[in-house]
Amino acid sequence: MAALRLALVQMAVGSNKLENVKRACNLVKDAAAKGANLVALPECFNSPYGTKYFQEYSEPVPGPTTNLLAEVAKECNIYLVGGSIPESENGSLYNTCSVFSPSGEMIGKYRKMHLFDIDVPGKIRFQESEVLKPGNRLLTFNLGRCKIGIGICYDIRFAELAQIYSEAGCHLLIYPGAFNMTTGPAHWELLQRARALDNQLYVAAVSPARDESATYIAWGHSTLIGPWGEVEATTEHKESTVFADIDLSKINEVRQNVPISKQRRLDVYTRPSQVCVANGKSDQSQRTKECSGYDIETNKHVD
Ligand SMILES: NC(=O)CC(=O)C(=O)O
Repeated sequence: MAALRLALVQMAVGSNKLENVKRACNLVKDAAAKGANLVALPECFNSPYGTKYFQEYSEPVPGPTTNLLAEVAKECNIYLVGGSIPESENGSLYNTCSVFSPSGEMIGKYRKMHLFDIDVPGKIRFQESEVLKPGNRLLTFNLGRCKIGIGICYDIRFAELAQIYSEAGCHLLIYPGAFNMTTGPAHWELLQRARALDNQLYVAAVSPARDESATYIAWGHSTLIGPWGEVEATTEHKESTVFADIDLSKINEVRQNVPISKQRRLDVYTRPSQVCVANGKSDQSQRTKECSGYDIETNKHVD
């Protein structure tokens, strides 16, 4: 058996919270029985996904849902990435992922940092910030030699977060997520491959199964991407569990073959606001060759 066998549980989520949690626990047990030692659940697995549901389904973390997750992690002797649930604390709501060790201890919780606020006219408008607050802390944990970083759904759009995790030594990023029928086909796999390729590590994203009758229809397609940017394991939109082995030697191989982390030109990467002031002079006549193309005074590109 591989040292790290990952299972992504793409589960059906309905309107009954306790039923959702029981279903999640049964699917986790099933994945563990099939050899997984790291199991991940999707975003918002105990509640329908939608701002109108978050208050009603919210609970403290730790609380009733995460207590059941802790029990199942212990019973199955696995690491469990507990998808996400609406969390309430001191009158505020968060979209929160909790992680459990094989002893059933909650080893950390992560609150979605970038809230899903988009408006694609005629397609989808979603404003998590109307009801949720964002988190401000990253979460990593170790499983043997593998360091794992956590993000939630919209967080995957922010390359900086993945890069920080990579620089912190992560080998695998797990994003419980729930893209939709507009952004899913366009961006779901592309973003995972981009984050994996940028950082030469594994990226997993785990979605709820698609429910055509839901107010928010999830795209599904839970996937693991390898450090070469290739799809290593995936599924379509129905309830199913994706299994895949994580092989850390692949990361070393890709990083040796294409050593981008040692080839960065940190000496020339600057933000626009820093361009042209490196020598303390920002006027046109003092523009250096390196900063041609951008004029800080007019905020315009100059040929
Ligand atoms: N649900 C999300 O947080 C993000 C999403 O669906 C998207 O970025 O698209």
